[in-house]
Amino acid sequence: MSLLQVEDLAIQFGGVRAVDGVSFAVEPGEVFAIIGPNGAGKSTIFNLISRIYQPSQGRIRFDGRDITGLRAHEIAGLGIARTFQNIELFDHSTVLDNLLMGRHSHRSTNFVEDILFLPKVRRAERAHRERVEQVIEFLELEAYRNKMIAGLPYGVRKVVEIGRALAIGPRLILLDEPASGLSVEETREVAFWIEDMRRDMGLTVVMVEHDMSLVTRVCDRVLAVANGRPLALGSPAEVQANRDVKAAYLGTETAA
Ligand SMILES: Nc1ncnc2c1ncn2[C@@H]1O[C@H](COP(=O)(O)OP(=O)(O)OP(=O)(O)O)[C@@H](O)[C@H]1O
Repeated sequence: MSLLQVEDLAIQFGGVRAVDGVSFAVEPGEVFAIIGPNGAGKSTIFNLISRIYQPSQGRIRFDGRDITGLRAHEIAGLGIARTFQNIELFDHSTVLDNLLMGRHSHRSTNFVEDILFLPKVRRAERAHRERVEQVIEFLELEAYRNKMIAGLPYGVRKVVEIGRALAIGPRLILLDEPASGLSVEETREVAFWIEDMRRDMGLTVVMVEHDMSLVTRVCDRVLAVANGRPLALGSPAEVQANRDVKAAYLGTETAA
């Protein structure tokens, strides 16, 4: 069974059909990319899956369960995490605290239990810290653990943003332009993290990305969209060779 199923999704803003009849399915352990020119509807598809927007039409299923009616905070608990193109970290907190805050959705204790610091609370706290330490080790962030986000280079902040998503222990991670603003070397590093996430953590990855070198290197399949509509679905090579995809990029940018 597919881990994520998107069926005939649509949403419009005023007169703009930002997403218009998009369907795709992502298999467990797959690395899947959504590509398309600027304004194609890629981020909107992510916002629909992560339940920030409500579709006017269509269904989203995760692990067979219809999640179309769920709220954004509920899907993290099911095992769907995401990163944001504009990095959504707390600048004046440390890397460690940002990752611990990423665990917030996993709170299994209530306010009274927290005040009394019951054994259950201590156990939950230990589990949060263990997971966060695993993520710090996995992403090689030890040197930055106690550093404020504000003082970190952009490339490191991008990695911490991935770490914040990994901290919840997801099964599916949605990466919104993980390579944007990164150097060639940093992009290569992101490719390693994505390959490791799949291999070592058994994660399924869906990313929106403009950098075709990253897409070609790590993705099994690619969905190309333009004007909110699906254009082509297949291997990176198949999609790049597709005539409609080439035409959609003409005059904007090159899918190469
Ligand atoms: N909240 C919103 N209100 C109004 N229009 C929106 C909103 N979000 C997106 N749109 C419009 O929907 C269309 C698709 O936008 P979207 O951000 O999903 O494209 P994109 O493919 O992610 O673009 P980019 O590659 O530039 O990030 C655009 O025309 C955009 O202006």
